[in-house]
This record gives sequence, C-alpha cells and structure tokens, in this order.
Amino acid sequence: MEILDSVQMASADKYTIEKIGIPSTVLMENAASGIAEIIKNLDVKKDKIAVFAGSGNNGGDGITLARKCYNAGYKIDLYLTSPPEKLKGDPLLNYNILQYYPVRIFNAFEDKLLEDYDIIVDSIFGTGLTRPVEGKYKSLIKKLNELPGFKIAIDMPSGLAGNTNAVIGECFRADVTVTMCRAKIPHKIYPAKKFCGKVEVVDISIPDFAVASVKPYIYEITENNIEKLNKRESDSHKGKFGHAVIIGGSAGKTGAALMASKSCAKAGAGLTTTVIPSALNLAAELGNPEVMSFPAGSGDYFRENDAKDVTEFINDKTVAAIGPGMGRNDKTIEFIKQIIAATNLPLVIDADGLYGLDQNDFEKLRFRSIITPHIGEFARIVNKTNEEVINNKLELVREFSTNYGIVTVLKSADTIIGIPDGTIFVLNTGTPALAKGGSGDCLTGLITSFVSQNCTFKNSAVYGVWILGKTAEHLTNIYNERTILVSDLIDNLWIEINELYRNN
Ligand SMILES: NC(=O)C1=CN([C@@H]2O[C@H](COP(=O)(O)OP(=O)(O)OC[C@H]3O[C@@H](n4cnc5c(N)ncnc54)[C@H](OP(=O)(O)O)[C@@H]3O)[C@@H](O)[C@H]2O)[C@H](O)CC1
Ligand SMILES: [K+]
Repeated sequence: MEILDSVQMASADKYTIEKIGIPSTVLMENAASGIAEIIKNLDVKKDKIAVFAGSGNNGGDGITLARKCYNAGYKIDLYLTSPPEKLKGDPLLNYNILQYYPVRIFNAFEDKLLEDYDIIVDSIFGTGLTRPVEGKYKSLIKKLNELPGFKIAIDMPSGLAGNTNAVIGECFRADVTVTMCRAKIPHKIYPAKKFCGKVEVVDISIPDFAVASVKPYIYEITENNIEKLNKRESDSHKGKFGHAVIIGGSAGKTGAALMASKSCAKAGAGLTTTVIPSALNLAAELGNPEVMSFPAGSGDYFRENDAKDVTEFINDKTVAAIGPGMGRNDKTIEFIKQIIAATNLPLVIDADGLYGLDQNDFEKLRFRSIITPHIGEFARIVNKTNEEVINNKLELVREFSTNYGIVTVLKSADTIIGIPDGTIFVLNTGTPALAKGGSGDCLTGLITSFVSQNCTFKNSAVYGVWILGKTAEHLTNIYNERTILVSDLIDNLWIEINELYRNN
C-alpha cells in the first residue's frame, strides 16, 4: 500500500474534487462516517465524547463527526479552537448543519471541560500543519494528553507534520488515529509513529487512480502485497539455487559468520560456504555441518594479503556477503576494499564490512550490492549524526540508493529499504526480541540466500527483513521477547517461509 506525504494527499484530494467532480463536502461526509464507524466498533467505554476541532478541514471532519456521533446515540460535546465566524467552506457548512442538533458547543480555550469524557477526539490540525504548535495550542494539546479518556486523532495527531517522520514539537498522543484514503509518513515511521497508536485507514471515495496520479514512491510491505515465494520445480537440484558465500569472523566473533551462514543455508541457498580466517576454521567445520568452509590466510582475522585467494575462490560463486563478525582491524578493512575492487560479484555488506568504506568503494558497488546498516552505521556512511538519520531517514536512504545505485536496508523498528530507482519500501515487522546481537547476522544470511536463489535485490531485501521480523513475531507470541535467541529464530524460519508459499 502506498504511503503518502501531506502534499501528495492534498493533490489526490484536489484531483478527486476538481477532475472527477466528487464534491469536497462528500469527502468530508465520508470521512466522518468512516471515523464514526470505527468509534462504534471500539471496545472502550464511549458514553461521553468530546471533539476538539480546529478551524481548517481537519476541524471540519470533527464537526461533521459530532453529528454522526449524536446520530449513533452518544452524548457529544464540541470544543472549537476558533470563533465560529472564522469557519469557512465545508467546516462552516457542517457547523451550520450542527446548529439544528442538540450538541453542546464550547470554546476550547475559554470554556472549562464539562465532563470526564470517555473519548477525546483531536481534530485540531491535520495535514495542514507545517510548523510546530505554540502558545495556547501547545497548552491545549498538553492538557488533552493529560486527560484520562481514550484518545482518537483524526487524520493525524495534532502537532505532527504530514511530510516527515520527525516529531517537530508538542503533539497529541493518540491511542487510535483514523486517517483518510492512505496512511501518511508519520503514521508508519518512527519517531512520529509512536504518537499515532493504532492507525486505521478509511475509504472516503478517493479512487486508486487519483492516488496514482500523485506518483507515490513510498510503499508499505504487508501480507497483502508481499510477493509469494515460488514452489520449486520437482526436478530441482542444488545447482539451481546458487552458491552463496559468507565472508566473516574474527577471534571472539566467529559466531556471527556461523549464524549468517546457517540462516543462508536454512533459507534455501543451494550451497553455502563460510570464508573464515584459517585459525577459526575448525569452529566453522564443526559449528555448521551443512555449510562448507574456506579457510583464508593464516591468522584469526582477515588481512589484505588474504584478498587474492578469497577473490579467486568467490569469483565463480553466485553472491557473497561481507561483514559478519569481521572486526575493524585496518588490515581487515584493506582486505574488504580489495575484495570490492577485484570482483564483480553481487555483494551484501553488513556491520564491520561497512565500517571502513568510503565514496570510492561505494562507487564500485553500483548496481550489484545491498548494504544493511543500522542507524549508527548509516550515520557514519552519510556523515550525519544518529539524530539526523532518525529524523530524515526516508530522504537520506533515497538519496544514497539513487546516487550510488545500491539497495539500502536501514535497519530499525521500522526498516526502510531504498532501491536505486528512488522507490522506498517500509516494513513494520518484528518485535523487541530482535534487539539482540546476532539478529543482523541472521538478516545478512537471509538476504544473501535469496540473492543466491535468483530473487531480485529488492525482493531479497524484502524477504530477509520480512521473514526475520515475522519469525520474531511468531516466537514472541509463544515465548517472550527477552528470551529468544538468534538460534531460535534460525530454527523457526520455516514458519514464515511456509506462509510465503501459501496460495502459490
Ligand atoms: N483526502 C483527505 O485526506 C481529506 C482530508 N480532509 C481533512 O482535511 C485536513 C486538512 O485540512 P486543511 O484545512 O488543509 O488543514 P488543517 O485543518 O490541518 O489545518 C489548517 C489550519 O491550521 C492552521 N495551522 C497550521 N499549522 C498551525 C500551527 N502550527 N499553529 C496554529 N495554526 C496552524 C492553518 O493556519 P495557517 O496560518 O497556516 O494558514 C489553517 O488555518 C486533513 O487532515 C483531513 O482531516 C477533508 O475532510 C477532505 C478529504
Ligand atoms: K488531528
């Protein structure tokens, strides 16, 4: 499903009203009906509802909702943030209609709250907000957040801007946010997402082609749109699913290379080889009997002198991952740079593999690579602070992927995948069980496995993130998020892989 920003939403809105001819009043009526339906289905007490409405169309949605809630039998009070004479257009029309209804109307700043409301509805600002709230609006939002009732935001929690995932100032903290037509950026991407609670999307008659007309470029991957995995032909043999290589390990971190390799084999690569510093080879041989190993050099970490042998070994393979547990020794960094320069193989680069890379190295990875940094690693790559990456992740990932022609998987609770044509995919799968060393190694192994099996880079990245996240969800439901180890995740990858086969 597309995720829009506020400008795209306003354009789709305009297209629907002006080109197709669906009146804006109808859209507002539909929005209010949709929100009322969601309120009806909420499993919370809802005898007394207060709607706080601003002067724009978001306020108009709230004013119209007041009428729908009255019709549904709830006791409803409306608190306006502006004098009624300041209302225009659809909000004014709906305010005038509401005069015929026995709904009490107050001034949000001057009048005291009359009741302890079961539900507080925020329709102060929606997509029209572009700057932080200040003064009396800020105080009002703070006050609403302190009220005990269940909190519903219309379209967006007031205070969030619709074109960024950054939290730009004080904002309403919703239990449920009901948005129209499509989710917007702050609904799906942290840190703004934290303020939205559960996000419900209502159809207000804006057709798909109106949405397509605004050229969306951000998509959320869900059960409904993830591509299913193909069943294997009955005469398949291992040669069909590639030979994947995991280059990793150093003294004290051998397990990272082993976990990545095991995940890779488990997800279906035809052959998997761990390339490992020779002093650690026995661990690889004994640790993963289903995986082969290639001992490199003579020590317990990679050095530039090992690059020639390793390059020769990997050159006829299908894909190589570089990084898991390699450490950050200068000689290892030089080894990685030489491998990048000396091969044309598809590469998946993670963790320590990314540490010493510069613009020159990234140039050499064009159209053949996937990188899988976490926030801190990506901040180093793009020369920003962690904070700047968190607040601008869409723009930064998009810029990096299009500039260098590299698929970027920015790992966090909401993983962002950028592909070279400028499209962004957002995956909100996973649980805090993944906040543990080794999850990233498992992801690297999964992505490498799917590249080996001839999936596109985009699909390989999507499958890796999706399967790891969903596996964590399945296990968190059975065990708990603290006690799940990466080896548990690897053992249970089959559950979600089964799901991806279904109906295919
Ligand atoms: N397709 C749809 O999604 C539909 C959405 N609808 C609803 O309409 C809103 C967007 O309505 P809009 O009128 O464009 O904007 P808002 O209601 O969000 O806010 C506009 C007013 O707010 C003032 N404003 C903005 N920021 C601040 C601030 N920081 N402090 C104080 N006041 C602020 C703004 O004033 P300006 O001075 O900036 O002009 C406006 O007065 C959308 O979210 C949906 O809820 C429709 O129902 C139809 C379809
Ligand atoms: K709102």
